[in-house]
Amino acid sequence: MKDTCEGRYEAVEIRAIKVHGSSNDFYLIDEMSRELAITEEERSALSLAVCKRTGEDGADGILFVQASNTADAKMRVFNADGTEASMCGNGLRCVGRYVSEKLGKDELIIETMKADLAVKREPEIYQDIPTFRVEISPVLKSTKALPMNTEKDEIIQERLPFLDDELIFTTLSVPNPHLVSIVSQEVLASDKQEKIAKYVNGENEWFPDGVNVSFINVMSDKDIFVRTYERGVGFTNACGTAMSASSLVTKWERSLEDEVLLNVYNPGGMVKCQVHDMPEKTWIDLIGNATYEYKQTITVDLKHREVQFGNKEIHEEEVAAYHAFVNHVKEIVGAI
Ligand SMILES: N[C@@H](CCC[C@H](N)C(=O)O)C(=O)O
Repeated sequence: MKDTCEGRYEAVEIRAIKVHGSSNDFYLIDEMSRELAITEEERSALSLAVCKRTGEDGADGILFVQASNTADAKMRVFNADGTEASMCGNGLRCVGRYVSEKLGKDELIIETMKADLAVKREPEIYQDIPTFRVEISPVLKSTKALPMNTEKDEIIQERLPFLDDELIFTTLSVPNPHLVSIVSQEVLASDKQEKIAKYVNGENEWFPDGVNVSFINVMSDKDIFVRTYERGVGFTNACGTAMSASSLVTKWERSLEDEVLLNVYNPGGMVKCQVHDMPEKTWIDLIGNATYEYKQTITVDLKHREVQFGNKEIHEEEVAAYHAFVNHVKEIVGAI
């Protein structure tokens, strides 16, 4: 895919694994084993081209797995719109599994843009579901970290009349940016979230880099439902960092214990979030599936944005196990 002579590009051939965490799906590309000779701009163009949803193909993003000088491996995540994000909770579980199997280790450290994070294989969340626990950290309350253009240092459970007259919002960086609100089922069913999310992720004076927007519906002191409109993607089945931030906000709002373990339901399944809200440090452990859907070779001509998806080598048993889990989750949610 190098620009070999004026305006002529060779197509790049990528070996990818289609993975998902709570049905938030990604192409995982291993650059530790096989060099991907592309520039930074091409990484962005690659994400735009490959993630575009056409029929069964496309994804919410790309996870690049690279060698690291400080950890077992490094994860870089690109959104479907070609922007790079600092973190991805659902993606980190999948990268964790991949590196764990590659190195034969059940406990790992994975380098991400802003922190080296702990990853650990966990007992299965449901029958035959490979399950991983990942550290979501650092947690930053400062609006500067987001960034958000406001004179306030923090927005914790506050009204933001420029967004809505009634809803109460919290902003957090974990460390990618999140705007969350606890809402009723009625508000969840309305178009408020989409309107707010589109506003803060378009040209606007408040959030210059955009922000992930989540609505939380609290079902009990142990169970919450979270739906997220992701920056750089749109509504996704789930967002791991958003579910982590939402768990912390729920803990504050309901005055739950400092290390509360919550079941977090989402449109693509369910995870568990263990909050650690200690005087010296706050972080969240995100625990959930790391599922391989299929392996595939993808050929991309970046200049013309032409993509050819090869045959899928499907991980039938894993896909079936995840479907069974989702059916089980639906039954629980109906019963709560
Ligand atoms: N889906 C991810 C978050 C991906 C990045 C996000 N869209 C951003 O731009 O911050 C997750 O599981 O955390």
